[in-house]
Amino acid sequence: MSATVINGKDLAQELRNNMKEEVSELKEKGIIPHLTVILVGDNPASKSYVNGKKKASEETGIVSDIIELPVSTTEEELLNLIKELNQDVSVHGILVQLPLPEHIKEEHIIETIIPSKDVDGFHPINIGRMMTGNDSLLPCTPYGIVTMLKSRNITIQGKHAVVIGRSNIVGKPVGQLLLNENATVTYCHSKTRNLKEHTTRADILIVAIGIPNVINRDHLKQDAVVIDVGINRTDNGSLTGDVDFESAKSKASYITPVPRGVGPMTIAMLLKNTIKAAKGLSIN
Ligand SMILES: Nc1nc(=O)c2c([nH]1)NC[C@@H]1CN(c3ccc(C(=O)N[C@@H](CCC(=O)O)C(=O)O)cc3)C=[N+]21
Repeated sequence: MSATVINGKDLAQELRNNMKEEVSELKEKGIIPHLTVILVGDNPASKSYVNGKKKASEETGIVSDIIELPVSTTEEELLNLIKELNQDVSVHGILVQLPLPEHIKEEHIIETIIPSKDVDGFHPINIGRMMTGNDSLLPCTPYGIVTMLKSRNITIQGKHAVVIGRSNIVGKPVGQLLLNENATVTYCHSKTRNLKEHTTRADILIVAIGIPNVINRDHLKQDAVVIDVGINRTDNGSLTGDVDFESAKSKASYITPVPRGVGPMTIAMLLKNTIKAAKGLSIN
């Protein structure tokens, strides 16, 4: 038996088609969902991600603009721009592309974005609301992962979910969201001993390490669900995940590919958050 592949690209397309209708309904009420993306410096990978976000936004009718700033931009200048956008009622979502240049402290930036426009879901207020199970803007990659599982009616409640990786943007919040869905959650990370002892007990394995192809069938329980969050650029310029896809596919029940897996879902959830933020402002 070979695993069913969950194609995030197709699912993201389906979600965008549904969002198109939602956006046109909002437009009839005079609300034009608007996302502003800020890109500091000229990292080519960041540029290509930001362009992907703009293209996906426009497909759904969301207005999207990219503010490109030189690498020499000071933290104060960036904070002032964010404060202006916080006040601008025509802007519903603000996203500052990460990573930022060394001289700008990411937490200062994230904490300055008003939580109601924090469409990345990175602000401590949104993280806190997520932890307490209250309504919030959810971090896009974890939100996309849970949406992928639900799209295939994969039961989360009572399952053992093992998360490898503990970053603030993926590992930690995806474990929290799975806990909110009543999974039993184990976190593994670079200091974890005997990784395989943990991973082979996973019904759902979330891999967010950032090392190409380190997880294979030997790490898996038979029929595990494997979600690969890794985006690694190989020497020949192609993308590969953290999971050895062919090996894991021969033992898993469901698996996500890279590319066309979690990445496109992250962007779809960003659009969902932007629509949610636009709706929120309409009642203020
Ligand atoms: N404030 C902020 N928010 C982010 O959400 C954010 C960020 N900074 N910095 C960088 C990471 C990375 N990220 C990706 C999103 C989509 C794909 C994606 O759609 N990938 C396609 C392939 C794209 C390609 O070929 O390059 C795929 O996996 O199929 C990848 C990566 C969002 N990030």
